[in-house]
This record gives sequence, structure tokens and C-alpha cells, in this order.
Amino acid sequence: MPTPHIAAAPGDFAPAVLMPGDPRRAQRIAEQLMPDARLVNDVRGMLGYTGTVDGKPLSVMGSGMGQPSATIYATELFREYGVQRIIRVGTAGGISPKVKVGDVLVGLGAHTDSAMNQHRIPGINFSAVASFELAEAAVRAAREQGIDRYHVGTIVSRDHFYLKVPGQTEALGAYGVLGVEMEAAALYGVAAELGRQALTVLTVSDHLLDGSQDMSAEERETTFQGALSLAVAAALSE
Ligand SMILES: O=P(O)(O)O[C@H]1O[C@H](CO)[C@@H](O)[C@H]1O
Ligand SMILES: O=c1cc[nH]c(=O)[nH]1
Repeated sequence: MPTPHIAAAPGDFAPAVLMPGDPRRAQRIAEQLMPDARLVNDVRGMLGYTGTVDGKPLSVMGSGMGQPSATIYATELFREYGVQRIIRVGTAGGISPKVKVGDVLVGLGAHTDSAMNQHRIPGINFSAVASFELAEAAVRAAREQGIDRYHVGTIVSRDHFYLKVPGQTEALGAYGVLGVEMEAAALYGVAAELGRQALTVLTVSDHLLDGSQDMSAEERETTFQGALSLAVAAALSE
């Protein structure tokens, strides 16, 4: 059963996996949510844990940064470990003027400048969309938990973190794009390919068009809790 990138035994992963980009964040999430968490993968330092939350099995594993890395882990988890749903939980740069640092974004759809989905369906520009059921569960949880600073809509998954195409961010903002990150479009592509569910829930860590809002490293950790609780609710939803 071990894959080229995951050395876990059959049954080591729960049907639902939370997937932050950072493997150390996967460790912190596992420690926070699951006193019974056990390490199930550490190949390449991409830490993966499985335990239970309120008696329900849950796994947490890093994806690494960028769409190729996220695609490798999502494909192996779906294909080889029977995973049914992956909820990416991470950070984003704000783009829409409506969005403030610390807000939570639920990524219903992900535009991309990447070629990762370009050749999936011959002659077609693939639409990278989240699972409606998971998005609905996350929004329900936001309402129930009184988290009011959340937005549901499109995000953009860019390959470059630093290279900026002149005018692109402003144009994305004009189309109502909420924020930028680097994995969702590919994750949604893999889920569509393999008939599984995926969602992305993000904390806005900085704003690309309003630098005055940026957060300290400590603030990033504390404000991460809202996105995490929505991601857990989606992961464990019926
Ligand atoms: O906070 P995470 O989940 O790592 O996500 C964002 O942060 C990384 C860039 O700093 C990229 O992976 C981007 O998608
Ligand atoms: O600006 C940002 C912040 C988080 N993640 C990104 O990809 N970009």
C-alpha cells in the first residue's frame, strides 16, 4: 500500500482529511483537536495524523505549497487510502475590497493561472468548484457559531507567490474574487477526477491591495481558529 509519498498502512487515514499547506500546522491542528492523534505519515516531513473528534475519525495532513504538491497528496489519499473528502484549511491574501485581514473565506470556485487542470478535458476550460455539501456545512457552522466575518465565493490559485502580473490582482478584484492562495484549483480538479469531495476554507493573513492590514505571525495563529472550526464542521458533516 505505501505510495511514493505516503508510508501509511491501509486504514490509517480517516474518510475525512483536513489539509493545511504547512505540515507543522497539521501537527498543531492534530494536537489541538485530537488527544488520541497518532502519526501516520512523515515521508518528506509531510506530517499526517489520525485521531477522533467527538468520536468521529478525522485525519490532518500537510499538502506542501503549490498545486503540484497538493495534487500528489490528494491523489494518493483519494486513490490509495479511501479518503472521501479533503478540506484544505490555510491562509490567503485578500483581494476583494470587501475582505479584511482575519476574515474567513469559503472557496466555492477557484480560478487559476496554472496548467494543472488545463488538459483534464480536451478542448475545455475546466471549472474548479468545491463540493456544495461541504460548503453548505461550513456556512451552516459559521451561522451557528456566530462567525460573521466570512465570505463565500471565488478565490484564485496562483502558481507564483512573488511574481505579480501588472493589473491582474485589480482585475480579479473587479470580478469579485475574494482572495489568493496556491492549491485549491488543483485540489478541486483531483476531487472531480476521482468523484470525491473537496472544500477550501481560508483565513485572510494579508491584503494584496491594502498592506496596512497585515498580521503578525502570532495573530495569524489565533485568527486561524474560525477557519479551522468551519473546516472541522464540514469534514465531520453527515
Ligand atoms: O497557509 P497555507 O495553507 O500554506 O496556504 C498559503 O500559504 C502558502 C504561501 O505562503 C501557500 O501554500 C498558500 O496557498
Ligand atoms: O498573499 C498571500 C497570502 C497567503 N497565500 C498566498 O498565496 N498569498
